[in-house]
Amino acid sequence: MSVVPPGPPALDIDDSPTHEAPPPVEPPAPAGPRAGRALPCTVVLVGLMGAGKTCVGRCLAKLAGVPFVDADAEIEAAARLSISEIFATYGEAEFRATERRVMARLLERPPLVLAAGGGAFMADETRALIARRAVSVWLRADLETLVARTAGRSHRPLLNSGDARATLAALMERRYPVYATADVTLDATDEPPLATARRAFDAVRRHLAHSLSCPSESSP
Ligand SMILES: Nc1ncnc2c1ncn2[C@@H]1O[C@H](COP(=O)(O)OP(=O)(O)O)[C@@H](O)[C@H]1O
Ligand SMILES: O=C(O)C1=C[C@@H](OP(=O)(O)O)[C@@H](O)[C@H](O)C1
Ligand SMILES: [Mg+2]
Repeated sequence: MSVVPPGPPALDIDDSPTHEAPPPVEPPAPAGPRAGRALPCTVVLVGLMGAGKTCVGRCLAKLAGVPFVDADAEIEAAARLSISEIFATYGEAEFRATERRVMARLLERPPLVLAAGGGAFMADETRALIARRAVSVWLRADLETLVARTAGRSHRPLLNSGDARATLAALMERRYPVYATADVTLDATDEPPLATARRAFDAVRRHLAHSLSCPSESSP
């Protein structure tokens, strides 16, 4: 009789939304059919580690007058563990399962700017939900930019062992064709994050103006 070795334990997360930030004070309402709504649906920033999702996302939320949520921070708050601790104790598969669950919950909330973790958009289920309920923006960065921006930081477990440059290059190969399916693609440059956020805001508004309706309005 073969004995199946026990896998890592399942991660127990607090699914209550109590750790979420309260909505900000409403900005002045714009005139027109979208009056009172600074952004009609959630914007999800996707891209590799170091692309600037968290940093640019925070600026974009201020510009758009909606809350900012970082998916990794939500996962950490729900698990009461850092991303590195989750990887070390429970393994990557359990992290990914938690990430899918947290993303689904965040995508049910009223419009916000959501900085996804770099791997979130690779899950079919999450990508399908984003397509239905949000506008996705890929912050596309070259390898040099990603290496420079992630160097010397230890909070990304995938880059903590081996050659970070080689890991990022391999991830680019695997993930860029999938990130390329996002609604909007923006190149990450050396400009200040606020300038990238302004470009993102303009591109999202253009995208919404050209699509028939906001995804969150056309599907339940
Ligand atoms: N123009 C820029 N846009 C975004 N991030 C920048 C820029 N220049 C430098 N950075 C730095 O690069 C890092 C990007 O990290 P972060 O926003 O956490 O990326 P991600 O969430 O995509 O992994 C931050 O330390 C940020 O300060
Ligand atoms: O690309 C990935 O698989 C990951 C990206 C990280 O988020 P950032 O992209 O915000 O660094 C974090 O979710 C985790 O370390 C795994
Ligand atoms: Mg981030």
